[in-house]
Amino acid sequence: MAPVVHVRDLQVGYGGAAVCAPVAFTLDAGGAIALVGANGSGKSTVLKTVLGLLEPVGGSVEVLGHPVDEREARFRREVSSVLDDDAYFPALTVAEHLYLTARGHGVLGARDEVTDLLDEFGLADHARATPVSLSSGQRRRLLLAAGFARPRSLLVLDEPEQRLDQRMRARLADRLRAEREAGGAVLLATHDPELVAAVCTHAVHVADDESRLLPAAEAADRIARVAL
Ligand SMILES: Nc1ncnc2c1ncn2[C@@H]1O[C@H](COP(=O)(O)OP(=O)(O)OP(=O)(O)O)[C@@H](O)[C@H]1O
Repeated sequence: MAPVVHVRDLQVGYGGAAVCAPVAFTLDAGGAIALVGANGSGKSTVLKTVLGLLEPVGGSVEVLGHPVDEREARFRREVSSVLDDDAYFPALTVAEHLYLTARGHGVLGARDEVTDLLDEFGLADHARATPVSLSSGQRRRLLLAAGFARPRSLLVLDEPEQRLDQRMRARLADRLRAEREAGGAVLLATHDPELVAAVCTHAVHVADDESRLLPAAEAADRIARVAL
């Protein structure tokens, strides 16, 4: 079976200029890889390239055995992503957002799924609120919940810990472990050593000079010691 993500000598950047050293990794079903590194090192740029939002400057990315094309229905069916942006519909309530996402991806029993996600992400009391009336952390919970509201083989998250309180971070880690146990694959960029240690098998240290694959425990330890 093809890996979920196979990245070979991938150079990422803008206008043909690479922002970091080439990265290489293989992510299999049931696995989780963290991209770690300093601010501005290129983690989000790698994620956007894996998602087909940016062309590689060099090297290659395959998702589920195919070159990435985010316009293809097959790709969009398999890949759920939550990037670091406030992408929501201002006129829809929290529950409507989740319902629309689930139904749009053909989830049967979408209402029950939405009820579960509202509970899990601590949004039940805000189900009828529109995003503008939420706190920034609650909006982040909504976007994360939407990432889980649809079927997927690959979940891509950019700094999912941002603006979450400690309890929600722990819940997110549990959710991501469950994702792996159910055979899903997770690729995330993060600065949170606890998330790396709790969820990931490996980490890719994204950097200017050399991007390296590390065991997750070592990466978490080095982030905690501010050595990455
Ligand atoms: N749209 C863009 N056009 C040109 N350069 C960009 C663009 N977006 C980001 N960059 C640059 O690319 C480099 C990598 O940015 P990126 O957002 O990938 O870093 P990051 O590792 O995700 O950082 P952080 O930890 O701060 O989120 C930075 O130098 C940034 O200034």
